[in-house]
Amino acid sequence: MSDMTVKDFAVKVGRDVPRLLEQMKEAGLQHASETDAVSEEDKRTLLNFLKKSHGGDGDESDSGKSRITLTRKTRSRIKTGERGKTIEVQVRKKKTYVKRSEEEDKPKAPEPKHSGPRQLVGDMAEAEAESKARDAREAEEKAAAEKAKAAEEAARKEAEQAAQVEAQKTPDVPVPELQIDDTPASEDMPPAPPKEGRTDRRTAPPKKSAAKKKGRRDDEEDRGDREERKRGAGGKKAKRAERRGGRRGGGASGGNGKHGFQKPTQPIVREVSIPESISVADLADKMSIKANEVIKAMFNMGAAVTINQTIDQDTAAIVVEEMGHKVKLVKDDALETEMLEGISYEGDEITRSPVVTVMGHVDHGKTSLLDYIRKAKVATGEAGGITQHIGAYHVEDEHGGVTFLDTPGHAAFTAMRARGAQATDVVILVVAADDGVMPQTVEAIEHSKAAGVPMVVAVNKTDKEGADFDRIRNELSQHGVISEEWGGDTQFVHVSAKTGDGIEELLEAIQLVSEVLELKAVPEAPGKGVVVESRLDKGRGPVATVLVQNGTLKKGDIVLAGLHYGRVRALTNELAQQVDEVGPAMPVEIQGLDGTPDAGDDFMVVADEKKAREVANFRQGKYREVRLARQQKAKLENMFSQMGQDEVAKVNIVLKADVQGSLEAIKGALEELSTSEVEVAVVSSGVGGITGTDANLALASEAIVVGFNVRADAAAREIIEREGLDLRYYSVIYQLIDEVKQAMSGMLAPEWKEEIVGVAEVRDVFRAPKIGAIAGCMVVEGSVHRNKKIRVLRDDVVIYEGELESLRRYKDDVQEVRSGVECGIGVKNYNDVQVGDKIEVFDQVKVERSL
Ligand SMILES: Nc1nc2c(ncn2[C@@H]2O[C@H](COP(=O)(O)OP(=O)(O)OP(=O)(O)O)[C@@H](O)[C@H]2O)c(=O)[nH]1
Repeated sequence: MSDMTVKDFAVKVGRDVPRLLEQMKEAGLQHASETDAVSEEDKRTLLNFLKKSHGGDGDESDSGKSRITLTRKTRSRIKTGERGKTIEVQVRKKKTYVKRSEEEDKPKAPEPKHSGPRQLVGDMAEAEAESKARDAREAEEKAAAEKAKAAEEAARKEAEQAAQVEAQKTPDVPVPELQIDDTPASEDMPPAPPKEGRTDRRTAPPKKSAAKKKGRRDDEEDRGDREERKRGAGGKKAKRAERRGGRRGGGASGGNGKHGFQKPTQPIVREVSIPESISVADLADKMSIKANEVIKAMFNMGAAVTINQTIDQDTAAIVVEEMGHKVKLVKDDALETEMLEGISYEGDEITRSPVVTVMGHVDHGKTSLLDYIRKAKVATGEAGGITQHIGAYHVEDEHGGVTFLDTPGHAAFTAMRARGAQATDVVILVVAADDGVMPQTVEAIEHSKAAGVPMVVAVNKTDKEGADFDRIRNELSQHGVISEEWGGDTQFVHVSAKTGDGIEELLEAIQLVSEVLELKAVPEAPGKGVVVESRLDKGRGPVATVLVQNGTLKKGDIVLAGLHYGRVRALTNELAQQVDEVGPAMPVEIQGLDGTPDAGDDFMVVADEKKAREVANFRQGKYREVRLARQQKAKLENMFSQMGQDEVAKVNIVLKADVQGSLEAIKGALEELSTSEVEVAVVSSGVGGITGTDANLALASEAIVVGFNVRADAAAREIIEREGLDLRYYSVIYQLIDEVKQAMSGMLAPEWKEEIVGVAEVRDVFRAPKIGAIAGCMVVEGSVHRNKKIRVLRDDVVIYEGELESLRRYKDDVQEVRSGVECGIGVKNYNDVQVGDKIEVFDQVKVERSL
């Protein structure tokens, strides 16, 4: 067919003849001279040989080079969340190009479906494949040019074909890691081999697509269904993986790029409810942050706090706002009110025993009377039983039961009442028949009257000679205690704590009074009452004697008592017996509280221990403010503002004077001030200094303490200061009466309140002959002003009050020096300034009264 000789062929392919002959020889051809004819068959043999010897496909059966595989790896880093966690993502893309000719050579090979590969690869990948294909083509062209023209032609042909079929890429090799997904989210997924169940159309072998194209629709529909089911399963698996926070991706379900958690992109703003006081730990808890963060924030705001520290509502609100949350202020006692309202005391009422306190003058026989009754009524029934002193005891006889508070005297009574407790139903006023009415008898009368508690008079020591009962009746009537025989409403009983005479009658008289009082209780209700006393026992911890006033207190109950709470571990009665429950008007000792409540604190059984703790904490934080607020009411200045709130405003006064004469005069003058709107009541008066008992009475009856030429003793001062009572000293009766009068008419002179604007500490003293002493100071608080009044304090006691003469910074006169700055201060007429003194600068602010 061909007339071509070796020479012609050499010219055509651009080779010299000897080299060509050599290669032909190597290819197994017989040609030996340049004139030998070269057939088409010979050319093909040579070409195959050359291809083989250059790594090409010498044989159709060797399919190694019949396809081009392109692999591309891309790495990227994704940052997640605020914490900057980085995930490295590697995407491997792989494409295989197959020669069309090879495909065509396959007798019934299905024509690759155009859309199949398109589904497999994204457009970007295709573009890249094109460029790769071009590279390959060029490489092959170069190789062919070097070797043989024929090879070059063939290679070009191949490359062209490859370029033509670039859209017909048929990756018949399953693509393992490759999941080229057009959706950017897929790149979030770390490389992972897709599970069969996750295979979707993108990863499905193309043969299936091809088969579909070939019309094997029935089969394919079945298969499609199966695949669909698989996809479903894969989706579910993926969802499960997502829920688990799994890191495995792939498949359609992986395309959403979600991890197992969702980091909030914006800070969560919470509504934080803040009670009047809250601990740092609880506040952090409410904001769902660590306590440390609250402490840090507060430190930055200039307040160093600890985790257990209780902060007030205003501070907490600032902290909450600072941390980007919303503030919801909760009323102080919302929690307490809610808790207390949740307790029901409804049920069948029974008549309960009265609770009695014994009062009287020293040595009139209070203790003897209590002891006699206890021994006679309590211990006798218990052969060999050990009675223990628990601050209260209960007796039962044919007249009914009586509970005695075993702390005689009005001091204890008032101290308890000062805490807001009204534990006593009846007072026994003991008056020794041989001694008559004495100052403390009068005080006891005042105290029980102030408490509004009915009295039974026990005229004691009747066994003694020389008793004058009429004298006692007469003296008592002068204090408003009038016996029934004289037309009054107070029972007088003649008793002897020594012989026991009249004790039965006394108990009977108590029952009579209590019948009038109609004392009721609901035994089924949860227990509540008052703390009589408490102490810290070495072995048993905090022990409190409580008086159950209503309901029943049971072992195991959760109890809130004053500022403390706890679960009742044991109940012990006055006979040292362990009991399981205690009913109304019964005293009992309880164990299990977390601290010792005060006498007079209320106690109640609550349902929820956590709430009990919260309320106890709240009460602890709130204790002082509540107390002060309560006492504000008793201030003389506030009297007028309270008028009109009640129908008749009442001014209570505890009056102490130096002599009886002034006392009577002042008392009379004060009581005469009463009008239809305001009642002035001297709840207690006496000669002598102001004692702790006076202060307690004033606290209990919200009274003003007035000292006329007398001063308060240490105990009284402590209570007055602690409780914020209003204490006033006078030395002129007119002035005293006038002030009360003005207060009543709302005309009390405007109050001048002092405001300390700055404090400077004397660090050095300079003396100049003309000027006098100059104090070299450091302003440690606020600022010092040239024109304001000052006080000099030495050891916190005021030693001088006056004005500044000069205020200097170096040599300059200045009007004001601020905190942290040094200055020189000259004080008028005051040369005795010493290092360590404090110069307090104050302003007087007028507090106007509004009518
Ligand atoms: N003769 C006689 N003596 C009595 C009677 N009651 C008490 N006494 C005596 O009076 C003294 C004082 O009695 P107390 O019971 O201690 O009196 P008190 O009121 O409790 O005294 P203080 O605790 O100091 O306030 C004691 O010596 C008793 O023995 C009584 O009815 N008759």
